[in-house]
Amino acid sequence: MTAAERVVLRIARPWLSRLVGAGLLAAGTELAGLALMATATWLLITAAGQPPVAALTVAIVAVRTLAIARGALRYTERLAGHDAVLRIITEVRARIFATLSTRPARATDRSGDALSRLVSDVDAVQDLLLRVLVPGAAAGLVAVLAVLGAGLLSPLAALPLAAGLLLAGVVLPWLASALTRRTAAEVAPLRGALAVDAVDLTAGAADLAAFGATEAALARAAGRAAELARLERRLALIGWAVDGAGVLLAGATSAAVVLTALHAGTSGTLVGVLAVGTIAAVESALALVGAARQRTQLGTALSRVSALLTDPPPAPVAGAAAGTPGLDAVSVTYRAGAEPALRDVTLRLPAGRRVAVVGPSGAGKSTLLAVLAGAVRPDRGTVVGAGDPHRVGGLFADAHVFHAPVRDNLLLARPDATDEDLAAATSAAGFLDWVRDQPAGWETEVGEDGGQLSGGQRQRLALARALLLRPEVLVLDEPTEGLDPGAADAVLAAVVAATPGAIVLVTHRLSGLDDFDEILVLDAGRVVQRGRHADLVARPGWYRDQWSTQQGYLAVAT
Ligand SMILES: Nc1ncnc2c1ncn2[C@@H]1O[C@H](COP(=O)(O)OP(=O)(O)OP(=O)(O)O)[C@@H](O)[C@H]1O
Repeated sequence: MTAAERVVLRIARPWLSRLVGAGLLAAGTELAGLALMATATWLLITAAGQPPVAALTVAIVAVRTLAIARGALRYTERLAGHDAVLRIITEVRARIFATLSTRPARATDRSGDALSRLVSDVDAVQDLLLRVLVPGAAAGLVAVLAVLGAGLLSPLAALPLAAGLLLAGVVLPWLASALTRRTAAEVAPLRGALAVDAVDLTAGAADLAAFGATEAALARAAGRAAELARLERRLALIGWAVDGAGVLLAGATSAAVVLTALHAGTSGTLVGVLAVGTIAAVESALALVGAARQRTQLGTALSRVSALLTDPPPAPVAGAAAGTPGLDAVSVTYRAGAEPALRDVTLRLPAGRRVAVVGPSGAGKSTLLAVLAGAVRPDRGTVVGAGDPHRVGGLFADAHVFHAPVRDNLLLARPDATDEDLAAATSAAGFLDWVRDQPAGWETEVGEDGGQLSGGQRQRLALARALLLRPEVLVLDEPTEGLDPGAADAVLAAVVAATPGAIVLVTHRLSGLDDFDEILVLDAGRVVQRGRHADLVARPGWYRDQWSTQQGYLAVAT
């Protein structure tokens, strides 16, 4: 058993009894099928000798009962198996989602890939349980019972049956997975890459078209799709050959059993029963070939799932639960060997404190917010308040707007918000008038990722949602991006007025910061200047230069 499979089984433990129940029902189904074949064969052969009907009654009733039992058992097995597995994968999905949403976004994580993990890799967990473990265990049990049963009819004939079952249930599955392992390992990453292509081609369609890159991107995706098809054809071919070998094996085992039984002097009727029973038993053991094939195909997806499931949760940050929120001597490095994105940053955020974080592009502003919110773990230093959206939360870069009415988008932040709460937050974000102008009001649909809104409206909606959260520390990454300068100043002033807690504002615009308690100027992850607006414009440095540049633009613009 691989490490990834152990991880899945550990998660499945609370539902193990349900899974075992499903396995026993599956074994019962197979056994009922096997017994049905054997009894029906006995019935046919015996009936040919035209005995009194009374001699056949038991067998006739048995055939009917077994036929009905097989159907009933199959149905309950499917029901029990799916019930257990759906519960397990709900848990797996929840854990993967929790891991993906809390750990630092790494440079290698592409949204399409993460999505494909959630969807297709979790299906792999389902397949492992439903198509590998449950039928595999059932087939093993049936094989043992079939050999015992055959042994009762003809002890010697049980030997070739055991050999045939061993070949069908152990050697052939091993061969099938050995032949497909390499190809199967290439398939899963290729599917992941294709999922990323699909996301790029749809979400990035407008940009690809604007740069004339649609053809090339389509060709790349088509190339990958063709490669995937080639690999899957190869897997299908191997599967076909192995299936053929299985059929031959069933026939050969049956012949060997018949010859041995005849040689041992077993009665003709029982030899017939053994012949048909052997074919049924080998066929049921051949289910292990399918299970093994599935298992190799699942390997890569399962190890990706288990990598996510065993990803250690962000280390509990010292004092995260209590104390004034803030950072103490925090440093962050995203990749080994890269320059730190934050170096030794300290920031206290008692209620009511207004802090702005400014600096050139790439200085580490968004990283500072991400550390505060607990989305990125610092290498050094302590963070207080991280990881609890009600302590530190707000508007982050690229906030997602959901394909839902305005009201649902807002209630995400505060499910019990009243209409007055909604109105207050949207009003501060400068979005209330727009909502009131819509015929559907709060029920107005905003389209996929807010596609039916203008950039500014989308931003105001995301901002209103952040305000509704009312965390201890409201973080705002470029809240007025996309608004014209006049509107930006008005919205910022309204937001500050409407927020009783602390505010950490990341912004490129330096206007409207006069009343802020502290402004941090970051450069290459370091705090190079800090103070109030009036102090900073009086001192030479990035802030004063930037301030005069922006004032100059304003002078030209007005
Ligand atoms: N997920 C990430 N993985 C690796 N490096 C990252 C990641 N996010 C940011 N960085 C790097 O960290 C540094 C700081 O980035 P950050 O986004 O915090 O800057 P910023 O000041 O917010 O920039 P901007 O004003 O352009 O938004 C940059 O050099 C950036 O390349």
